[in-house]
Amino acid sequence: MSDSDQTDAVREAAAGETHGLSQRIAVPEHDRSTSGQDATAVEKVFEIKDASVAYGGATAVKGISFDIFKNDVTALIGPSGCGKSTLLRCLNRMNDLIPSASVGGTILYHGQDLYAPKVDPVQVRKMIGMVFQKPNPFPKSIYDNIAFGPRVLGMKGSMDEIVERALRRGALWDEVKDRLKENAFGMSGGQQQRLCIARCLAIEPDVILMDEPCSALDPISTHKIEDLMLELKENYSIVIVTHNMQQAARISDRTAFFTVELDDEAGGKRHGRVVEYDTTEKIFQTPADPRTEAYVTGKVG
Ligand SMILES: Nc1ncnc2c1ncn2[C@@H]1O[C@H](COP(=O)(O)OP(=O)(O)OP(=O)(O)O)[C@@H](O)[C@H]1O
Repeated sequence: MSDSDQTDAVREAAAGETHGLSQRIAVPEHDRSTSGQDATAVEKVFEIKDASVAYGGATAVKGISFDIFKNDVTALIGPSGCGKSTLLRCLNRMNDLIPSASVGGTILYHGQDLYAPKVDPVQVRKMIGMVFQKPNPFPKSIYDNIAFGPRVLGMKGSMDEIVERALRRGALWDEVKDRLKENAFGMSGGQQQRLCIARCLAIEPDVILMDEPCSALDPISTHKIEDLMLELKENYSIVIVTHNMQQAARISDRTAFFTVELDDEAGGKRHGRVVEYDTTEKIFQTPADPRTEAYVTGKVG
């Protein structure tokens, strides 16, 4: 859809017009841990203040400011190229691994500047794990996939227990307990993704970042991962990038809606911005901004 078409659709959405095709996504009831509470009373995991990211001088996202709360599932939604993955990678300093990327603004993690010179990015990535779009197990046994991180980090305790605990938390133990020595590549895609989540859990992170974790999976595997996320949020904070708005509505407590803007001051260049950030119920039922309304009701994609 061209920019002018998008603008028309947004205007129509603002005027409350409908085309019959668009519809509001239901936000099912579940234990929305903190979103029913006053945000000032909930512990913040991240405070993102005027964050920006440029790749080789081209701004990808800018002016991003919102807080991410403990034990929430926070969804990042928006059209392709609006910078959701770019922002997600800022949260565990994965952008450090992209030589052309530079991060501006401030990101506090439990009140500490995540980008302060004394902060060790390797330690950051231990506390803030990441699961990617395509399952990426190591070419090793199921057992060794889980044991790899704890071994590298020299974690204390019985490795068998560490592996079992992680696989149980990853809702995979019953399916693989009799084949731990088999190569992980022999697992189904959904099992491989749960293995990657279990691998992330084995090193006892605080936060799990997920970049479209279900986009390569069938509906049954997707459902299992969504159930797992709802279980995991009791102990972890989760930030997920998803193109699947039903998924965001089903599992998240809060949602940030990103869009791509043309920046007149920057000579008409495009960059991503957060339009609106609120409880998932508010974003999907009564958003404040007509652009959010147009997106979540499917009037613009
Ligand atoms: N490694 C990179 N080098 C250069 N530019 C990049 C890089 N990664 C992302 N970009 C650019 O940054 C902008 C935001 O991309 P990003 O992948 O973060 O968006 P997204 O919202 O996650 O997109 P999608 O939903 O399609 O995955 C895009 O213009 C993209 O081309």
